[in-house]
Amino acid sequence: MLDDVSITIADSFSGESLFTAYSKGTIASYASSFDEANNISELPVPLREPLSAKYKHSFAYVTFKERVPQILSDLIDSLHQQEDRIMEKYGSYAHFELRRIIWSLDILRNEVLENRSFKYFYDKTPDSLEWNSFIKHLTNRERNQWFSAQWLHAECYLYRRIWRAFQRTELLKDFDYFGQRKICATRNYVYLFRAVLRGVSKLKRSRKNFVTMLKLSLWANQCDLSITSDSPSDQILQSLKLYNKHLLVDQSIEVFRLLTRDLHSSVTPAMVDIILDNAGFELFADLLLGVYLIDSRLAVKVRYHVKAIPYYVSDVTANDFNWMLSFLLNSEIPEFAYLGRKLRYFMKHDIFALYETCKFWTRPEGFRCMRQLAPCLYVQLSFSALAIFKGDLNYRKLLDDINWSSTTPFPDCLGGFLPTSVCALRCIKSDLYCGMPNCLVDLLTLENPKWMCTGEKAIIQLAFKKRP
Ligand SMILES: O=P(O)(O)OC[C@H]1O[C@](O)(CO)[C@@H](O)[C@@H]1O
Repeated sequence: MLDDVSITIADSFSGESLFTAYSKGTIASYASSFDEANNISELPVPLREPLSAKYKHSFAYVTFKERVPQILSDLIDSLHQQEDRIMEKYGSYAHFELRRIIWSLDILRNEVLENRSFKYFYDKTPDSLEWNSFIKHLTNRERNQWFSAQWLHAECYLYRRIWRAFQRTELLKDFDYFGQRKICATRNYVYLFRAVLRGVSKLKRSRKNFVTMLKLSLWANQCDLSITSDSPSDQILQSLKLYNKHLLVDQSIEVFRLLTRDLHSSVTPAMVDIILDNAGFELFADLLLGVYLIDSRLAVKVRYHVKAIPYYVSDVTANDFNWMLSFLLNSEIPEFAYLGRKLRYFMKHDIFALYETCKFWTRPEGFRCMRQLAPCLYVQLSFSALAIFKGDLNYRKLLDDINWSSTTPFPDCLGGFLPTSVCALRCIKSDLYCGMPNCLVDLLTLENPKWMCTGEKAIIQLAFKKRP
């Protein structure tokens, strides 16, 4: 402490007030004592080790040190702002339930900042037992704290804890606490939806147009509310060529070949599964991709997969999916209403399907555990010609959140998860990647050491599965 004060005084001659310099010194000393007390490592994440906040220079550390406390503070603020509307809808007793929820979220926020151990779930929800046996497994391996657990496990546990705070109430069990932000993420982008819809309507079947629709769905992934909130420009279609320089791996042509070859093979007509990520513009782009696949006869059916609970701030739930359909159908904008009628027709005739909500998508494990934990889902995906996984969180689950060598081929990182051919459309928002030359990673890191956490770069990767 004394050393910090002496540094502080020395710094103070650099124009900072003594108090500011002192408080910086105090913060620095607090941070270092936190790191020491919690065995935070200064080393880089070892290769083939899971990402974790126990590594100071990882995005996981920043996530629990800064991002998650902010996400929880923003959620508490949002609940305060919505209180009148919530009481109007659910009754005045909701006031007391909101108090209790906010108190729980505040406790959760402190648990993260103080690196407390994960708590068990004592609610009556169906997956509590599964979660508790998972937490017990982590406890046995001393990986049951925010800054010792695998990043993926801790972050998924966070959103299950938030959901539990609402499940303990009587009135607000079904309240989507991220819902307002997801609705705004649609209503604020109408100009963008309109520009894109004009640009893609009546696209004929061609390799070029397929690639355009796939890349539109990819770049729409930049719009999520837990890390980036800026929307792409309404010139996104025209600028796809400019975005190409940020596309680090592009297997879009192989994806097109897979679908066209599949249509000529003996297997049943092609069905495509899209495992969704964010509501708002990304969901809109994913619906347009599905429409293009059907209209161009690249698929005869598209199934969409959503989250069972409000997740990672902007992930799509069944309510969000249905809200988007009715938003378009009831719009006064003619082209939106036309698209809405088309989507209603597709849903009615099982050309589009909203896959039954499955808890597996909000479990903490990576996708290599699907065969064991959700065998029916694995079998269902195997009936498809292609499963498209959107976004960074799904990518982390495909790779089991392991720090692979950047040159390891994408198929080799899936741990045997290959129910059908798997395509990842991901804007890179976390420090894990694969299937890239070392020199590319070195160059990007030289340009911006944090390049992998901005969502500015992206990949389109494919793991091909030969169908019977
Ligand atoms: O919506 P996406 O693409 O899954 O990305 C959002 C997520 O990316 C991360 O920053 C890293 O996975 C998460 O912490 C964040 O919530």
